Amino acid sequence: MSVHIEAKKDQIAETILLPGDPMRAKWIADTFLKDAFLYNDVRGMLGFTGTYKGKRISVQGTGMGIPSTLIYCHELITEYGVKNLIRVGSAGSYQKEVHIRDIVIAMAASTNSGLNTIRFNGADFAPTASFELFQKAIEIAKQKNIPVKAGGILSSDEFYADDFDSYQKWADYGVLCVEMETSGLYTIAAKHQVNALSILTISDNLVTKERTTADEREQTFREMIEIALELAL
Ligand SMILES: O=P(O)(O)O[C@H]1O[C@H](CO)[C@@H](O)[C@H]1O
Ligand SMILES: O=c1cc[nH]c(=O)[nH]1
Repeated sequence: MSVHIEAKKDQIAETILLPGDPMRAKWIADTFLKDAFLYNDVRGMLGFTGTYKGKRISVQGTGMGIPSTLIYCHELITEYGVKNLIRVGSAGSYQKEVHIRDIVIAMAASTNSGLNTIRFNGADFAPTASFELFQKAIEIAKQKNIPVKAGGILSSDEFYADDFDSYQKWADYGVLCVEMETSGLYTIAAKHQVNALSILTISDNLVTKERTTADEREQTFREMIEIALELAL
């Protein structure tokens, strides 16, 4: 048992899927995992372990934003020995050609969070995906005939920016989309020399103002989860 996770030491698998939304964790466990059991409901941040195609795998909600996500990732890595952390999240597109329902695999994550300037005394650190997981995810997507886009993303500390158009600067530099966790995830994975990858589904587009419906989100989230689960095998 750690501060925020009530699982016993051996109840969490080496590979874990990390949605922000704990109810998405439940949906993943109910839909894809066999013999899944709940190992955590402290603060309602649900965590499950089960099997997928015979392989033990866990799924844990992280909450929204870098601080919440780092609490769970830190405890999962240092107290439960988790080695492969795969975020499965939603994101807002910054580019006209990155459409709703598209899947984006984050190669690197810029941020406006103070996390790394604090850690590195004012200098920047470049949080990047595990090459091994990234390469495997691209192969899996190809085999499954699921189109994906890959590139840089932004992990923002705010969902509602004061100046809506401030996203344009990131867009000009080729950043594909915005979410709120990956930069923290890639940083903590680097610190502990474990593997991390973020697979995201575009839920809305800031340029065209398109949005997915709940049904559409479920359909495309399914493809993102399938890629993530195959990564565990
Ligand atoms: O869908 P999830 O994984 O929660 O991710 C995105 O959605 C939340 C904002 O609505 C933030 O956590 C953002 O990163
Ligand atoms: O626009 C969006 C959509 C999902 N997640 C975010 O952080 N922003």
